[in-house]
Amino acid sequence: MLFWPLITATGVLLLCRRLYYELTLGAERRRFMKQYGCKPITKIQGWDPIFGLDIVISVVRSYANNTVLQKTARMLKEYRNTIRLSFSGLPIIMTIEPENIKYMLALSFNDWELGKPRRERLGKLAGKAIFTTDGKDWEHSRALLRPNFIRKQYQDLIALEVHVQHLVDLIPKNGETVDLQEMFLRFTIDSATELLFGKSCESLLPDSSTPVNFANAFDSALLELRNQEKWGPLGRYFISDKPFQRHMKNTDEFIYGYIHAAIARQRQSKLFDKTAGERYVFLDELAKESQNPKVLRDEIISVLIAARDTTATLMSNLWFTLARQPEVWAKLHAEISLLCGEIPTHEQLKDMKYLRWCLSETLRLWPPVNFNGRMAVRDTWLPLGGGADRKSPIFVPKGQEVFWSTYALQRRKDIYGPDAEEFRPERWESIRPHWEYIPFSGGPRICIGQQFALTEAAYVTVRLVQNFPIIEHRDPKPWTEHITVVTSSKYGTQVGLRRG
Ligand code: HEM
Repeated sequence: MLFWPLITATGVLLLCRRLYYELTLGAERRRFMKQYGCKPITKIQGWDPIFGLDIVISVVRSYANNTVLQKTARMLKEYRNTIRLSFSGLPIIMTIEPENIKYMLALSFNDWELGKPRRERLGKLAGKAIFTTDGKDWEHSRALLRPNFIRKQYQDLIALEVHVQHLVDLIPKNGETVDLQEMFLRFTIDSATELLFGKSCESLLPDSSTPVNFANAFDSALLELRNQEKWGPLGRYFISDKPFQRHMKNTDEFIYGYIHAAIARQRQSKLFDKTAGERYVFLDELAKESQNPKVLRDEIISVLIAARDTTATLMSNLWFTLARQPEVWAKLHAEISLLCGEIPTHEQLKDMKYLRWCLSETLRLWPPVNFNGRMAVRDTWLPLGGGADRKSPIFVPKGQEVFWSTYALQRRKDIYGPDAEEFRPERWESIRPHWEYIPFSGGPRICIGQQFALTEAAYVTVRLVQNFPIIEHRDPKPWTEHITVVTSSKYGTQVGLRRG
């Protein structure tokens, strides 16, 4: 009996709500759109336009087939660079227009933040620190970390050389197959812990089970997070959080060991390791500002994620390619031979043009951070993507998430030419891209460790080429994506190296 009156009352309520919206916020938004010349943005219409379950299924399948990057790039090309879609009930805009990205990251920086979804997703791993905060909290984190990256010591090549020696010792000299990706991950955790804690965890040394266990726990935690993320907001309802928590506990145990030691040092006011020639210890510097173990843990783990996987991925992808492109290897080898086997200085590294091109080209084709995004904190707009020709501005309501795929952007043929998918370092002789090339992001939140990463990758490459002038690839499979917080090579970098 109550059914029809209830339905009618609900209908009237919804109508009133709509009318109220049209007369207030709706009217204001129409004025805004008119003012900025915004035109509608194309929406992907699948069989579930409301919750986007069709998209969720397609994404989960792409994860299973390791084709997320390619499929996203294809979709963005098909829809001409900017689209709207619903993913697990979440309305999303995706764009690979450099102008839009520049607008979000730099020109209208204050209209955007990382957003609650990212805070929640990444916050599980990194807590409250530079990767998960906005506004004053982020400014505080950035100010805390920044000085450590402008100090000369972080580019200490002698410190890197110690780890290079361990790496060289571990690589078979007789051409036996070795997975360089795994080695580089160990290398970067050793150099990152040295930078952060003042003492490397030395995972490249034989009998190094603790750091290797830590690294495995860290990797497993990242993987669990990825497994939840691929389902979008739905993931939290049916993917258990327990394995993630277990791996995080093991990771934290390792990190807290260093943190408590740093706090104890701070309390005893023995901040500087004078014997090491006034070398700064990142964690000790942070401990001057805060002696709250959780605060230190969050900042440290953020930098650890940022420093380890990204740089290891850059080096692995470069070596993956070097093993397959003998002509590139030959040119790089020739450039490095000019050092006559000497250890390079900073200046010499900077002058190695072909090496720099190789690194830029690797970061273009395989950017370690593939997906990134921001959320609008107020009603705003983006310059491109509206209308049939996608050349008009688009309206972005408050709370809307906008994502970009760096992989798809940096492979656009209309920007990089018909050979955009090819690894051709020489292209860097003539191109000076701006917002079309953003492996380190841009604007005020640009990667803080860019120079550290490039120096490290360049140095390790030079030293390995000097030690192993002969390389063979040992894996017929093409490069295949493996997505966690960064995107690496699923089957690693299987090569054989020889001393010649
Ligand atoms: C090839 C290596 C690297 C790549 C491709 C890379 C890429 C990026 C990207 C794309 C961002 C921006 C993330 C965003 O917009 O949300 C970022 C931020 C950041 N990176 Fe890197 N990164 C690399 C190496 C490093 C290293 C070695 C460190 C530290 C030692 C580092 C520390 C950071 C930090 C702290 C941030 C946060 C900056 C902020 O939000 O203010 N990165 N990185």
